[in-house]
Amino acid sequence: MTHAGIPDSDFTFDPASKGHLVSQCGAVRLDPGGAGVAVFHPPTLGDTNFRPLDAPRKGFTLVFPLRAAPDAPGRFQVLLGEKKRGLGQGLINGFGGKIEPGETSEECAIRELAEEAHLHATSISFVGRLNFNLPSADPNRLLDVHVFVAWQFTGSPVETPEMRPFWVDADQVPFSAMWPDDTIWLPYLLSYLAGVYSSDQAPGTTPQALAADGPHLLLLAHFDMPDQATVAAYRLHLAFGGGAARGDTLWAALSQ
Ligand SMILES: Nc1[nH]c(=O)nc2c1ncn2[C@H]1C[C@H](O)[C@@H](COP(=O)(O)OP(=O)(O)OP(=O)(O)O)O1
Repeated sequence: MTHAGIPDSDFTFDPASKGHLVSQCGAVRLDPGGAGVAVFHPPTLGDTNFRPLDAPRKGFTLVFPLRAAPDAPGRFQVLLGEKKRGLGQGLINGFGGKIEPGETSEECAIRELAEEAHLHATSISFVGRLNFNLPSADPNRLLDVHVFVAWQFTGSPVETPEMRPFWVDADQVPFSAMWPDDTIWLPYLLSYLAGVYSSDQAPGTTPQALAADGPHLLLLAHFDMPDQATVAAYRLHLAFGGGAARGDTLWAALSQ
């Protein structure tokens, strides 16, 4: 999968592989000329300026509804939205928001999708966790974003005061209009999902490859963002996990 400014990835999805797939670090910045995304050569891990893992975190969710492409068997589409207010206003993104006290991240993802697009998810899968050091959003805490995909839902997307939703083919995702970190991690998720869709996805079913407790792709990443257009440094890990593996043990082990 190729995207503006991003070198061809040799990432392939191999359901038989277990454990650690990819670790990389680097930096990325939105091109102020609007021509897309510029990728810097990676600093070494030692150059990065990450906050310690035990820094206080504020929990958020981010969920991407998926559907089989109506006119292209074996391909899929993603529901994205233009954020109309708040953090990330004007950017294209998935749906989500702050995890409320007493709420699990799944419950939050389902609630936010309903609030922001009037879509009621009945099957979602946890696919990763992204930490952002984004002082412009919160100077004292890391944003700890739990990422999901939604396979089944009722209703049709509706524009709300928060989001203007639209379906897009998975290979037409508008990265240059999204958060700069999306260019780094989202192509891996889309590549993985493309493998899932072409192998065992029947319309309206949850792929075996993302069954609740089965091993599936997990994205774990830290992003250092001095402003909302710049990733000064990042670390990204792809692993196979699922079930209990989504917890802090795997997170801590992979984040060293
Ligand atoms: N760097 C980043 N890259 C990304 O892809 N998504 C990000 C991001 N930083 C934040 N997000 C997502 C997480 C979450 O879905 C959304 C921010 O949530 P909001 O602030 O809109 O939360 P709420 O909907 O709870 O807010 P309000 O209802 O306005 O109080 O942006």
